[in-house]
Amino acid sequence: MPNISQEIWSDVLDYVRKSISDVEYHTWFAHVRPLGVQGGELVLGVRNSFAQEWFRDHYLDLLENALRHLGAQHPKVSFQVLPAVQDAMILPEPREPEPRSARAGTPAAPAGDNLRKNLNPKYVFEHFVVGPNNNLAHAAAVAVAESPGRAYNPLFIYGDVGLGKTHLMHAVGHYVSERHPEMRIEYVSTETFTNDLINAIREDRMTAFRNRYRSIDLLLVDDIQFLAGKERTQEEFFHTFNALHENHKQIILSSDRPPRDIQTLENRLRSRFEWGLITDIQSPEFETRVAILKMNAEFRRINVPQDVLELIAKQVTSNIRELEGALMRVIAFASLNNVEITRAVAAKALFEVFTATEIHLEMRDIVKAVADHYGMSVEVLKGSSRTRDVVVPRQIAMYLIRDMTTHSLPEIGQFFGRDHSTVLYTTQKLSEQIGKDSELSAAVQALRQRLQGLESEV
Ligand SMILES: Nc1ncnc2c1ncn2[C@@H]1O[C@H](COP(=O)(O)OP(=O)(O)OP(=O)(O)O)[C@@H](O)[C@H]1O
Repeated sequence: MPNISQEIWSDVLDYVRKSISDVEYHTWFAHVRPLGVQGGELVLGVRNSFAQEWFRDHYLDLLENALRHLGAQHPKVSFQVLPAVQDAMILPEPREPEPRSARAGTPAAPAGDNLRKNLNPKYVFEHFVVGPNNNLAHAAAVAVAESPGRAYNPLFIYGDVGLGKTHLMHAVGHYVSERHPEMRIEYVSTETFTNDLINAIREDRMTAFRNRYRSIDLLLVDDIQFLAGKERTQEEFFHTFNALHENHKQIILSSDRPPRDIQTLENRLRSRFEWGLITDIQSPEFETRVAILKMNAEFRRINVPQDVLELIAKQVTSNIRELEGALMRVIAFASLNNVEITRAVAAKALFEVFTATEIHLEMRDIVKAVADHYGMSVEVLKGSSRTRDVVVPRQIAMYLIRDMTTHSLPEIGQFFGRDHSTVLYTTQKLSEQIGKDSELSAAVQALRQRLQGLESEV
């Protein structure tokens, strides 16, 4: 489990890396260990007293600037000499940027090597929050995990950036690996598959390549849309796919779009991708975003008040990776400034990041967009009609306002001339329905995208 000083340190390292040469970075920074944040001061462990002096003389300003960048108002850094044994054996390695590290560009493992180490330990079903946006994909992943090769094969999961596709794939990997330790599980990005193939061709190792990929029991391939335009890789993947499928080995693919929208993909591959089950993940709605933040805070054993979680969930609406980044920023900000995590502190921590993209949507923008979408006037939508044709768009408008603006329930209620508890009930109900009704879900998604377009024009 990452602790906050490790996460702060990882961000500091990103900053430092951009400011000094690679050689300097590896000479000095690779061996530093974050020991904690005490009273707002970041305590770093260095290897010996010479390094301690060197850091004080040469890198203090740089480190303080890095902390300032993270929001520390009066950045403080101190250095402690690590006991030799601690340095070598106990303290964790600095965190690699997550989660991409286990993905693109993963070096090819030797043939026969089980790549299970490629699964991110955090990406398990227990850490996956199920909401109306992802419940079908989640259910399909669980079904596949319970009977690999027999439920849906392949399982094809698609959705926008940072919405949990990789997380679900890894979760299946962990689940299967626990129950069937004998099974060979491989997670690869399409880029890795392509690189492996190129290397195998170049080094005349095609037989080993084929043996390796065709002896897998559960193959997880991320970002399959990158097969587009790569004829040789498509050809090889086609044969790998057939070999595995014929032997009832499970294949899970992820993509940012459904197979029919992947351009220049051979038809025979496209049709195979459609053999099993195609399922999508949408952007999470407000309640799910809050639940994800809550789980993340608990994962870090940090108590973050509910109203702070809600504030963050209002700021970041589409990408879960960014949502988690915003939470981390708030926690880092509070600990570096040695203050409690409150709404005001969170707003300050996020101010710089979000002023540029802050949600400028007004309630009337949203109502207008929904009314236009359903071909009715704003007056009718906001009025008192109880016919279904009007009630559903009205519910969607309330739901999107709650989701995409920072207005409170009473404010929304007042805008519609209704009680705040009606707004609460309506939006919760709609959120549940979205999970069950794909037509409704598509309408809400289309409106959300249109409104996000509006937002960036402001
Ligand atoms: N439902 C969820 N519950 C908890 N955490 C989630 C959920 N969905 C996504 N996450 C987290 O969001 C982050 C991004 O998820 P992930 O990398 O799986 O996205 P992705 O869809 O594969 O993105 P990309 O398109 O960039 O490959 C991860 O840290 C993941 O744990």
